[in-house]
Amino acid sequence: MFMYPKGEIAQPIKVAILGSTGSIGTQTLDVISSHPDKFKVVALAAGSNRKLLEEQIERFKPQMYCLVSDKLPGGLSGPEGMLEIAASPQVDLLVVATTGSAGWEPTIEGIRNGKIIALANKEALVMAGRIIVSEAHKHDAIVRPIDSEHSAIWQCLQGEGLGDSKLRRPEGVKRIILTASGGPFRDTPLEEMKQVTPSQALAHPNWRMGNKVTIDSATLMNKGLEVIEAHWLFDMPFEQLDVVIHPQSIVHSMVEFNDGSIKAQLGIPDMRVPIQYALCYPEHSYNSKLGYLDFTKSLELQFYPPDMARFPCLSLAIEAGKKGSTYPAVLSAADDEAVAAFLEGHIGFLDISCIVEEALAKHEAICKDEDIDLESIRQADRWARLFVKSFIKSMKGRSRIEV
Ligand SMILES: NC(=O)C1=CN([C@@H]2O[C@H](COP(=O)(O)OP(=O)(O)OC[C@H]3O[C@@H](n4cnc5c(N)ncnc54)[C@H](OP(=O)(O)O)[C@@H]3O)[C@@H](O)[C@H]2O)C=CC1
Ligand SMILES: CC(=O)[C@@H](O)[C@H](O)COP(=O)(O)O
Ligand SMILES: [Mn+2]
Repeated sequence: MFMYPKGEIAQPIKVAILGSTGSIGTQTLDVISSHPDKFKVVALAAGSNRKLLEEQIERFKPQMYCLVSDKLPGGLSGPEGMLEIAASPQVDLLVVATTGSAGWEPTIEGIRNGKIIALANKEALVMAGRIIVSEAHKHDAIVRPIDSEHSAIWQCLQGEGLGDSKLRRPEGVKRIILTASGGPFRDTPLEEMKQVTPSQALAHPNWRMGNKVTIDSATLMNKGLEVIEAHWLFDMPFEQLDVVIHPQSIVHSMVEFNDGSIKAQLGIPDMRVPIQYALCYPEHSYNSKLGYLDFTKSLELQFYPPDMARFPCLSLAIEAGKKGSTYPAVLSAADDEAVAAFLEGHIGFLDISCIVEEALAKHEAICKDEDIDLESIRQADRWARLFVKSFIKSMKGRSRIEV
């Protein structure tokens, strides 16, 4: 039995995975395979990778499955299919591992239907943080972070009477410090950053992840999105959220308390650790596939401040987060489109931040921050995508950056 605020959940816990064919989705299935008595896969959903989804269905035999862009015999399709899974009484725990803007509506649906949410999709909290928090409070829901930094913070809050995943502000915390690897261009001069290619930007020094989050790591937009994610998960004012470059990705984040004491969570960079913790909480379960840090060799850990001039996406994101309303949704959607255009070779690497900045500057908030609703977010997402597409067309293949 697993303890749960509304009672106990019988094992095996019934798990649904949205985004099962991606980096987080496949690693979640790997973790579940290591704990066959604890978990049963009851639903899987993917975007367009039919072949891999069919293999997963064959292996895990879920009762429900959804291919969003198409339809498999006996399966669900479209974004509505994911909402049906999120609301299904068959599901105890919903892993949201879709990328981009596909995750926030199923997250809200899962919260409203009493699921434990294991959240990898950071864009959900960026786009709809205020609604997610308010729905979570209304339904006494649990939202467990999978993102490595937020899992680290959550782990640091254990034993402090603060780590219950109820999206409330912890007492006694002075600062949360998110670590950032700095990505592949951590030490690259600005002049050279103008010319970098998608394959160079996809070569993350420490993590193997999906393309979107990898490019976001290279621009530091990922860390900006993570600051907004931490703001909502831990109800922390932006002024108490700091970012520090830590090239080794061994310290996954830190919490500084009022007395100056700092707790950090360390480990080798392997997403199966935070995924497993979100599934097995409060246990740190043994998994023979996971490795350990080797202290018999010298281990150097460095920390230094980020270079805001070379990585403007970090401050763009924090500013959008502070402005609230529909600005974070525009930030996220504009970045999604700009990253796709960069990967397709239509724009340069440094154009990504210029385009996001332009979209934020041209956007007019659709509503007051406190009045935000689902339709305003959908509208802001559509507006930002159209804006970026037409902006890129107007660039006519010329970079915004003078080379
Ligand atoms: N990878 C990592 O290590 C980490 C990822 N994250 C976050 O987790 C999320 C997932 O990242 P990652 O696994 O790397 O991404 P991937 O690109 O590897 O996988 C994305 C998954 O989402 C599915 N998908 C894409 N678009 C849609 C759509 N419109 N509707 C439904 N499903 C869709 C894909 O399906 P298909 O492939 O079939 O089209 C795939 O299953 C992101 O928000 C990311 O920021 C956070 C921390 C670490
Ligand atoms: C693994 C993970 O959580 C990613 O979001 C990671 O944070 C990317 O690394 P950096 O953004 O620190 O380069
Ligand atoms: Mn992260």
